[in-house]
Amino acid sequence: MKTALTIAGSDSGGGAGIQADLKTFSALGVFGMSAITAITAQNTVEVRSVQNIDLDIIHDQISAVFEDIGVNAVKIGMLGTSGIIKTVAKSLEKYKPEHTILDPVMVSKGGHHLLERNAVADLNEFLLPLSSLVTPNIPEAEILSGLKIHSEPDMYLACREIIDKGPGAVLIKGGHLDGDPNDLFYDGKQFHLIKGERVETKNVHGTGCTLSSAIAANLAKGENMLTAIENAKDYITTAIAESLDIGQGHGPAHHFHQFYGHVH
Ligand SMILES: Nc1ncnc2c1ncn2[C@@H]1O[C@H](COP(=O)(O)OP(=O)(O)OP(=O)(O)O)[C@@H](O)[C@H]1O
Ligand SMILES: Cc1ncc(COP(=O)(O)O)c(N)n1
Repeated sequence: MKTALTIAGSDSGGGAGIQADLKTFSALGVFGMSAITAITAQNTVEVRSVQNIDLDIIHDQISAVFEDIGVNAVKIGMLGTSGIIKTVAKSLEKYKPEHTILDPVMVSKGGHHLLERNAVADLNEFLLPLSSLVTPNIPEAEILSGLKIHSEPDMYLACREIIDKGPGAVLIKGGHLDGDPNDLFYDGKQFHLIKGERVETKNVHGTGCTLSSAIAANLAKGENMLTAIENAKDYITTAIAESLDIGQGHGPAHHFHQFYGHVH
């Protein structure tokens, strides 16, 4: 069976972070593993508190998994501090996973800063060059590119800026712009607009986590990058269309098991 590792924060509410990632891996038929970088006390409304995990424990979670089980693809989510970013980067340099998908999580839906503001420079310097794909939403793409993004044409310019920081490819998610949520892929050579249809719902907690995990799962199974992204986009669109109206705030995406039977 193929394996995927998420290096991310825990969301006690189960909608984002590690919990969304493992549900996605499972639904797509890959064996999910985790290295937890932070514990957040969170629900559909707010992040109440955050405890970052000690660097040596983060390091050991990653090495334990690589040195015994093996990892076909890595997904990276919330990394709260500069120290955590550097610890994760060192591990990636050592184990050199074939696929690394970086979701540069910065601020939660409710406005809570999940990444220290002054750590963005380290994300750029240490992690972007090690990523096969980086998947910013619009505000994150603005920070990574240094450009304002008001419309789809601006996404093309931001992709060009971000690719210069060294990732294998960029996928800017259009969910935060008005109109249909089209995402823009750029690998330094070609652009592909991955078209979406907007679902009218407030239940979009963890959609970015889910999309990046679905891409990692699909790459782990051997799909090429563009196919992995297109299939992940179908997965997140269904997960949003069928999202759960639980809690008082932004409810979570719904993970459907797409695979039944034996995998070898
Ligand atoms: N209302 C919606 N209907 C359909 N697709 C959507 C909707 N909102 C977002 N998407 C899609 O969901 C995926 C995640 O995009 P989004 O821009 O919400 O990421 P995000 O802000 O990083 O998510 P989060 O921070 O909640 O994890 C993208 O493919 C985006 O186009
Ligand atoms: C642990 C963790 N990781 C990621 C997110 C981002 O998700 P969202 O933007 O939907 O709040 C989150 N809220 N919590």
